[in-house]
Amino acid sequence: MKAIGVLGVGALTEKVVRGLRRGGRRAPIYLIPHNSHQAASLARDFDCEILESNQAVVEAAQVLLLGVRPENLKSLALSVDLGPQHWLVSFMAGVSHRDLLRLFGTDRTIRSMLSYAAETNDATVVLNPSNAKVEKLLSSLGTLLALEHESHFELATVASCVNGWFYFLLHDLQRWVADKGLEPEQSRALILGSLSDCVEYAKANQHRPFAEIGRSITTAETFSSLGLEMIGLHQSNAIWGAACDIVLDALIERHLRAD
Ligand SMILES: O=C(O)[C@@H]1CCC=N1
Repeated sequence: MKAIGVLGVGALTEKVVRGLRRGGRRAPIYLIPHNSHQAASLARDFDCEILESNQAVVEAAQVLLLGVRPENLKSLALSVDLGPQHWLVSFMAGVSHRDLLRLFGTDRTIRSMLSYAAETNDATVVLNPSNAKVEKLLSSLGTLLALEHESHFELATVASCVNGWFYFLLHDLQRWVADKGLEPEQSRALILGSLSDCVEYAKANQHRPFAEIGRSITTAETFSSLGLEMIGLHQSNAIWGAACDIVLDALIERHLRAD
């Protein structure tokens, strides 16, 4: 059983640890000393151990999960010395393999991106590149998607941001329904059901393009086509594309700045 070291308990690595434990992983998990309440709660409730130094964690583990805040990356890298036995799995958005090599002196690096759903073992777990050992470790967190090109991996980071934006869309729609008089739990169930029905149906019809399913629903004179026309008039889809563009540009800019 390979011991896991968590270099920084951030929003994503915390969910990963919870998901690993929920998924049945019993190997030791070590955390770097950190004053965060997340680290304390992982130690208390998820059988993790906070060690006395960053290097102690590196020495105790073979797989290292990296998830510090960007401003703390350099100082963390300076505080540890990785060996040939380590695999460094980075959840840092926009930090390239080349950056990791420069910072940590190892090319045994895997980049991963996922969402909060890792906590409930239901995430899309994107890896770059594919790696059998790391895939085995993270497989309990959800569905694996290995991408061979790092430039493609940045699109997974954008998709992870889209995941965050969906919550605001859900919020706005739930509030609209609640304002019309439905109880909050009922409006939540209604709007969540609307989205999850769409996801489930699309998953069960892999061969059908999304737009084709949508068009088959919003045929002429339907109520759904009436609303779709309004969405089109406001160019709402173009706004989502623009949001993705700005994130991708920032990720590419981050790479260029690091050069
Ligand atoms: O927003 C962020 O920076 C991270 C990366 C992808 C999702 N969350």
